[in-house]
Amino acid sequence: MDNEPAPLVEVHDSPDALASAVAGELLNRIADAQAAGSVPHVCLTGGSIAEKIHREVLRHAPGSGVDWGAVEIWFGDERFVSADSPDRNVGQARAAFLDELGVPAHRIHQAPPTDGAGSVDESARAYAADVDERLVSRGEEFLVMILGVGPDGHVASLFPGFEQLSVTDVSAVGVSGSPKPPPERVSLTYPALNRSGAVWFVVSGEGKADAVARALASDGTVEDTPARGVRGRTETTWFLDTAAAARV
Ligand SMILES: O=C(O)[C@H](O)[C@@H](O)[C@H](O)[C@H](O)COP(=O)(O)O
Repeated sequence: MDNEPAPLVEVHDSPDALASAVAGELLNRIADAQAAGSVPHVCLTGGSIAEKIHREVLRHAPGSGVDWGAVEIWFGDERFVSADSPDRNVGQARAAFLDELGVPAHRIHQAPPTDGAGSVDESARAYAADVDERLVSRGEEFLVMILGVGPDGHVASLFPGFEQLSVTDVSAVGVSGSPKPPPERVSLTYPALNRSGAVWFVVSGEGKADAVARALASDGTVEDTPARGVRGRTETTWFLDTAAAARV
């Protein structure tokens, strides 16, 4: 990973300013990719700042030039709960902007919920197969991988000290006993997360300042701070508010 470009750090005055900046940049990237003739793959994250970003995407969408029928939407992780649970990342994203913008269901890729898979591992296998068929087998990559970061430095559902950090032979993996509820989740693995042109970490709040500092430090381990294990092939950007940037 030492030939990847150094991470960029962009600090905004507030969570709202952070969300607006990320949303605007995302719209530009999607529109540019479509203008160049591709159907871009965009990987969203769960979490609270993501909700703000999604609503800003909806607000800024008019005039962006994005064709919402020609974007493939993915999730870095998903909670293994029922399809109608408010905890589903896909449900939150559909409510916040995907449905309103008319993104067709076949363009929205999700790890099956409990009413669609017999176990979290079965759900992970199904999601991994989707990633492998739609990206890996075609030599494609995520245009943008958006990742929230936990106070412990986790990204997606890759948590410090968990065995899933070392899983590299599949694109997605089941996680049980998550320290962040709900306990069962499906997460993209590092090979899938790193199959990205641009990786954007989106982080807000003083509770994340230590994790951000650990992630950006010159030394440290992926085991302790999983965010350290993800880099974009051409870009890695940390979108922070001033509180999350306090120790950078
Ligand atoms: O499904 C999830 O829970 C997320 O994908 C998770 O990785 C999240 O992005 C971080 O925990 C940050 O969440 P907050 O932004 O809410 O702190």
